[in-house]
Amino acid sequence: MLEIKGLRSYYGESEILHGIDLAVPDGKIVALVGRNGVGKTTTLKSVMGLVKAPEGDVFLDGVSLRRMPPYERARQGIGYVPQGRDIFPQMTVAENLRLGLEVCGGRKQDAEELYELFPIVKKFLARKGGDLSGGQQQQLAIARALIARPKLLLLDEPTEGIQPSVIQEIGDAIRTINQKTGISILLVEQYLDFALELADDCYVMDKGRVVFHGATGSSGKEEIQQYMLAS
Ligand SMILES: Nc1ncnc2c1ncn2[C@@H]1O[C@H](COP(=O)(O)OP(=O)(O)OP(=O)(O)O)[C@@H](O)[C@H]1O
Repeated sequence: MLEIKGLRSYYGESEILHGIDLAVPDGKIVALVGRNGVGKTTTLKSVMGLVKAPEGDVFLDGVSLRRMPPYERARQGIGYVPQGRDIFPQMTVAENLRLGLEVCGGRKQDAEELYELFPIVKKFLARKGGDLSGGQQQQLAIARALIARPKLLLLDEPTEGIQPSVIQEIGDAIRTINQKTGISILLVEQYLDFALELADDCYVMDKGRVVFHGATGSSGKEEIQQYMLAS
């Protein structure tokens, strides 16, 4: 599904990613964890083509995305839910949702299926995006990415700034999306327990490099926790 090979990314002259290799197999949830500032968001932005990455490549189903601009990568089937969610506060929920169709390349998710996953989105269709709570905005942002029926979903810290009671709901929705539609997910998270509970596989980053990769089963979990403490 997704393969990142030898990726080096830059902001201006500063090299931020020093050769990342990472894979998201078909239908799997893969977590990318690590402390603040290690390069997790930069990795997702590089997959979307939003950051200069002159070396290495990203493949989606074997197709190189290297020369594609961000909108073309989205059309290939990548849904991106950025950190902070990027909901337009003055637009209604329905308008925010429709924006997701701009990149659909002809594919479209059945709206009723989306509403089933996120009833709150249906309930508040006429409300301004800015009037929703953080958790509701997160659900809208995920729904907006799903409306174009992507093959791969990139989620950047979906639990950030969200009440503990809503975090569980978001986790359930992510699991349901993965199980029902078979969509592959690359999940960036600071909240380690949340990430490990959902993911099949985990990568730990430190200072622009992958320092650990393994399955999230019980032994893997301990090892990942140790890497997080040490990094
Ligand atoms: N627009 C930018 N211009 C210059 N440097 C940047 C920019 N965005 C991020 N950086 C730097 O790149 C490095 C990696 O940042 P990145 O946001 O990818 O980390 P992260 O692991 O996602 O952390 P966080 O959890 O805080 O989002 C950091 O040192 C950060 O200061």
